[in-house]
Amino acid sequence: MANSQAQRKCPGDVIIQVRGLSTRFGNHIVHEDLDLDLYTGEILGVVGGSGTGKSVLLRTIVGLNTPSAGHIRLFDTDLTELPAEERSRYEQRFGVLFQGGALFTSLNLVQNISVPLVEHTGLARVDAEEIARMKLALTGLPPEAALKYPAELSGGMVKRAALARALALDPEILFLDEPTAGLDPIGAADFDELIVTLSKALGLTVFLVTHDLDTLYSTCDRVAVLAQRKVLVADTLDRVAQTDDAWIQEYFHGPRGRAAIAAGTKAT
Ligand SMILES: Nc1ncnc2c1ncn2[C@@H]1O[C@H](COP(=O)(O)OP(=O)(O)OP(=O)(O)O)[C@@H](O)[C@H]1O
Repeated sequence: MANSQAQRKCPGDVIIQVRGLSTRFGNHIVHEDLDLDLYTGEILGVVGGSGTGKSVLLRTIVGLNTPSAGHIRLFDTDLTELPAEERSRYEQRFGVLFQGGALFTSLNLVQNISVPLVEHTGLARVDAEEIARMKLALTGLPPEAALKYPAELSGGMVKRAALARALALDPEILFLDEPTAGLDPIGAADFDELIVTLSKALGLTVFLVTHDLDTLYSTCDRVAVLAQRKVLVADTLDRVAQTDDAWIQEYFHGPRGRAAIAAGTKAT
């Protein structure tokens, strides 16, 4: 796959604005005075050492975790200030792919993907299932996967099904938490390509938590590095990789970083 950085468009307006965010669990402070912007149409990769609070940041932005201080604006609106019903309407404008997929184990794929459609749109089940089948096709799953249960699928198929569910309501923003974790390198590369293709085709903005350097080089327009409870830097890969910070230098210029850069360079 071609290195996407040079090909992708310039960032648009700010679609998510995080300001002065603090998150704590008891005495454990995860984020302190953290700022971050996500621009319309971009794929932002969020990286950082283990436990730096990448997943907590994602969960806080989507409203699953309450911050102890700060503001988060999505679509220019502070969702925490909205009444539940209005908030739910905004929440339908983003989709989330959680680590592990978080599919309902007792439902087959088409039923899994129909859940948000029936819940939020009031569609009849038969119509919701028709749309669900289209979403499965969009993520590259064959028609016969529709009636399979999560336990019958490979890791890559589970990720695709979870992506199909995240796309069920035609979101504007897609949140992905370690989408390639647990996939073999070929499966991971295919999934990266799918994310880029769908983001372009559907005009999605993507917030992507990852450890995977290959994913960063093949999908992301910008990268935000979490360290010391903040976003240390958020910029293009080239600029981030030049940042004078011990973790960043080791991450981008250690053996795995060099291999990912070489792979990205070869692909362009
Ligand atoms: N619900 C919770 N209650 C208490 N502590 C939590 C909770 N969720 C996360 N934490 C803690 O917050 C810190 C950040 O967790 P988080 O999962 O965001 O890290 P991460 O950067 O995504 O790590 P990794 O790369 O290993 O997945 C960790 O120390 C974690 O134990």
